[in-house]
Amino acid sequence: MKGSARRKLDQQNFTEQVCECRDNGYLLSSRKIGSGAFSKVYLAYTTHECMQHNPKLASDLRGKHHAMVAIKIISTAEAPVEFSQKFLPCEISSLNATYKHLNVVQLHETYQNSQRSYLVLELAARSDLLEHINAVLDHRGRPGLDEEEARRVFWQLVSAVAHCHSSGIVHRDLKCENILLDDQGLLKLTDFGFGNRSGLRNSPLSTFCSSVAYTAPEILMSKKYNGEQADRGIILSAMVTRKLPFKEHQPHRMLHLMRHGPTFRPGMSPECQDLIRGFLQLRPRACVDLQQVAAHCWMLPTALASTAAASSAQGHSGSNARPSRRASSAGSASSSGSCRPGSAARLTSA
Ligand SMILES: Nc1ncnc2c1ncn2[C@@H]1O[C@H](COP(=O)(O)OP(=O)(O)OP(=O)(O)O)[C@@H](O)[C@H]1O
Repeated sequence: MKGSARRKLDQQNFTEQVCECRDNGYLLSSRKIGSGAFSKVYLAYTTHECMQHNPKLASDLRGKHHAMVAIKIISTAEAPVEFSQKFLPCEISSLNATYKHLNVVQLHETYQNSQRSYLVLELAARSDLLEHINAVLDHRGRPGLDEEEARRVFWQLVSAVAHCHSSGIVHRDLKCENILLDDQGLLKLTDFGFGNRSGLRNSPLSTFCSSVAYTAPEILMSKKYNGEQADRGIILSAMVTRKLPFKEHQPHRMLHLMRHGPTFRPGMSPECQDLIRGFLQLRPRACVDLQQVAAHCWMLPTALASTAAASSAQGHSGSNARPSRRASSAGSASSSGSCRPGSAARLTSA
């Protein structure tokens, strides 16, 4: 199709979408905030009437001090049947199952016709995590977030993934592009197209999801895998270094690199290195699980860590349920043995 004909068709489609959104109580703006393989995401506004007739939406937006939402429009008429009949329903059911957590993007409502499906989503207006990491390089000239900020963001990710798992959902496509930040800097996990309900402990999965560079080794080895264990990602490494630890497109070369283990930039704390190593174990059972991540010494904020270290030095057991000891910054966290039992330190030194 010629450029001018394409533009005319796009304009006609957009006009139809504006009307369909208006019929459902939303004012679609022309500001496109993202796009996927078969979708476009626009900024939109909820109307007063829509809020009045939709108590769930009104409750979701309460406290946000704005009426903005993100509307993801999927052209089901153009998308492959597998996408419309498998991945889209998975995405919707995963979002419904994980409603409602501060760090998981909220699905307010859906509507559809024979041409399109509309997902009305909580707006995460700032950027995705990849853009944020790249912006840090541009503004501060440093590759990666500082560890304090990385810890704050990573806590939210751990909390979001733990919530998904406890709701019976595995994400299976954890990567920086699927982690959004809202205007308050809150993390919002999104894109549940590979979300799966049956991926819990007793029913191994076999579908290859995600991108090679983010993929768990057991999936690269084409083995059946446990969806919860595979949801570990290597996002922490990307956050603090602005690089993926192993950048390869070929699964067998990725495995080769993984066997040799990651190298770290100078200046990264040993605790952080230890936690990253804990994620990058070849055997899934040797990898840190979410509870171990939450209890890892690196996850403890610096201020709390020094208090805990002081009270530990004085022989107090400490009342906080969080980790009570922290590795000294001098040695390796693993070799110092100063992480809690069961933390990555124990696993990696095993
Ligand atoms: N709730 C939201 N708030 C703000 N921006 C969003 C939101 N949801 C999606 N986006 C933007 O739209 C882009 C595409 O969305 P999403 O990843 O959900 O679509 P997709 O069709 O599943 O994409 P892909 O084909 O890459 O898997 C995102 O990368 C993001 O930039």
